[in-house]
Amino acid sequence: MTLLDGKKTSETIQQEIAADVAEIKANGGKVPHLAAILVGNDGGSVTYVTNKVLACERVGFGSTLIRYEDDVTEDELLAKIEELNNDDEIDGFIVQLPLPKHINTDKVLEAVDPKKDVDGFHPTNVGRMVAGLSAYLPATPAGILQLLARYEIETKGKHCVVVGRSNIVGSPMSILMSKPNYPGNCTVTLCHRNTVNLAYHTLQADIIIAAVGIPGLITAEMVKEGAVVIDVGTTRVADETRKAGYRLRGDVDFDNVAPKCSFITPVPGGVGPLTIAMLLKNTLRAAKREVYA
Ligand SMILES: NC(=O)C1=CN([C@@H]2O[C@H](COP(=O)(O)OP(=O)(O)OC[C@H]3O[C@@H](n4cnc5c(N)ncnc54)[C@H](OP(=O)(O)O)[C@@H]3O)[C@@H](O)[C@H]2O)C=CC1
Ligand SMILES: Nc1nc(=O)c2c([nH]1)NC[C@@H]1CN(c3ccc(C(=O)N[C@@H](CCC(=O)O)C(=O)O)cc3)C=[N+]21
Repeated sequence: MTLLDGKKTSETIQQEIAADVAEIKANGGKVPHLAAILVGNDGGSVTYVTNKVLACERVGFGSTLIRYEDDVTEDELLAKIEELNNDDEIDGFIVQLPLPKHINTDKVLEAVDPKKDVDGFHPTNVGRMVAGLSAYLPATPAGILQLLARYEIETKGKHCVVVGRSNIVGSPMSILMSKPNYPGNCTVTLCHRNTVNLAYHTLQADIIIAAVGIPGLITAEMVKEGAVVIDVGTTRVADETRKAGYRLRGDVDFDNVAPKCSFITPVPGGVGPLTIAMLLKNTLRAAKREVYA
């Protein structure tokens, strides 16, 4: 069993990005600048956005964090997005999800200029991805592709079972794994809440990608010997023995599943750090005008 070290892979990618930024600076080019909009004070969201901003500083990007209280109006948010769309200093920006219920998330995501949509959530980027055109790929699926590629995991002709169909992880992941290039070229099954007999499907899988948010959902009995298991889940569960008062749990029962795997990601230190690295990569591509050349 090989542990897929997302933290180390993320650091490698960030070093590559930092080297690129140093070269841009030496040549007097545009230094990439990421902005993030955060609404409310949810612990997880604050942590992730803070990590993103810190990562920007590490690689030499400019960064701007824009915070609103929970009661921000949709119009205020849309006005800020319009401002960022027109600000030449900002190469890319994200609106951290989830948003409060009184805000129409689809409307907000559609207001982002696709050229600055480094999360890859705008319908234009989603459509371009599906059509196989140059696009910003959503960071979590893109990070998983990087992990598979950098560990040289064979994917061609394999059966990949994705569990979860969200717009930000499961759905794009299933599409990318079905594309005829590496990593990908898989036969893909997409499972979700209404899948009858999840274990029947996961047992067929050479590669399982779990993105649900139910700790321990994938147990050892559901995994074929030698499978590759990618755990996207990061649920905070109470743990008084920790200073923070909680710990992160993945969707996979790691201790019992790991011995059966050829490769497996840990939580934390697996997919999460890659998500941040790929957001930076998208921002670099935005500054270089690579996607919509
Ligand atoms: N590490 C990282 O970088 C990231 C981690 N995450 C984590 O990944 C997890 C998933 O995130 P996200 O996709 O945004 O979550 P969502 O809640 O948007 O989606 C979860 C999906 O799982 C499906 N589902 C729910 N229950 C079951 C079940 N019993 N069996 C099979 N499928 C089920 C849902 O079905 P339905 O469509 O019917 O609701 C839905 O499609 C979370 O723990 C999140 O914190 C997310 C993004 C990035
Ligand atoms: N617009 C938007 N874009 C996102 O990319 C986005 C989002 N909204 N909403 C929520 C999810 C979740 N997400 C994570 C990012 C990093 C870690 C991460 O770095 N996790 C670390 C641990 C961090 C910790 O200690 O909590 C790890 O797994 O090792 C996890 C999850 C991005 N998301």
